[in-house]
Amino acid sequence: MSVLGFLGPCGTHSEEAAIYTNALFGNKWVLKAYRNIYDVLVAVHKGQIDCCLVPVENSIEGSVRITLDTLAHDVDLKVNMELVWKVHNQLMAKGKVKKITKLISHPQALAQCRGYINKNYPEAELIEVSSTAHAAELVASGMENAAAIASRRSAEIYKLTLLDKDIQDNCDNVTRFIFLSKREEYIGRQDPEKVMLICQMDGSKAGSLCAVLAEFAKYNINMTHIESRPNRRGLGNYMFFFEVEASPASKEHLECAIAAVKNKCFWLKDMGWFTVVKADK
Ligand SMILES: O=C(O)C(=O)C[C@]1(C(=O)O)C=C[C@@H](O)C=C1
Repeated sequence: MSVLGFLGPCGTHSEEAAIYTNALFGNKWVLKAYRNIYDVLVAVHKGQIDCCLVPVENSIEGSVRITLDTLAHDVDLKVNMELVWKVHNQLMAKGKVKKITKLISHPQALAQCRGYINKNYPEAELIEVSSTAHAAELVASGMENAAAIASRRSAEIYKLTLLDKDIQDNCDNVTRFIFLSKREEYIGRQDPEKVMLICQMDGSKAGSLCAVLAEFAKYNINMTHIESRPNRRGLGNYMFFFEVEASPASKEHLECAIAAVKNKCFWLKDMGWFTVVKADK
């Protein structure tokens, strides 16, 4: 059976999203947990597993930088699908805790609950760990005066008591996950809906970014996301991540736009055409 990797351990939001995705496709994958997102992506790149589902952006906290950086620098993979996933964060502890002085979670989840934490636990020490489920695991192992911010599933798995529910600062807290493999294909729907591109233009030339954006405008291609990250070659050197809308009707225009953008860049990585699935849960 093929293997789908995700950020573990059991109980992460990533695992829940992976279980949902697997069910969408008739449970055709065996799920495999990894301790960090870099390792998941590299395992697919090296052919140790077939595919993976990793978070790429949250509606409150923004980009998942380790995903973007690893895609740009360390692996050669294609996006096959995007999953839009509602994230519910719960506060949990081992039995009854007299005073909570430590809040432990993944940095994304802590940031998604910043307002709640400032209001209710302004003095608490915030401890960042590799995933929300790992936080639950640590609290379950007996960390004193500590509560974890994690999923309801984590509370069940690690036998923790729910202290407060849905503590994220916005009830519409969603994370975009991307499904990646080595294959250039889109899955789950008839037609692709987006394309992701990573590129670097000449930052020393006035108007380089504008010239690239002008190509999308010229071919009437709508951009849904733009992001810059350091390209690790020195201060002030950036690469750009673009996501643009795609459809069968715009295929020719989009191909022309991508070719034109490539011409204006030092390098361009086409991450593939993919579908978008909104989880109905
Ligand atoms: O720690 C988890 O539970 C994860 O699955 C990771 C992660 C992330 O990296 O953004 C996934 C979804 C949520 O936004 C919070 C955390």
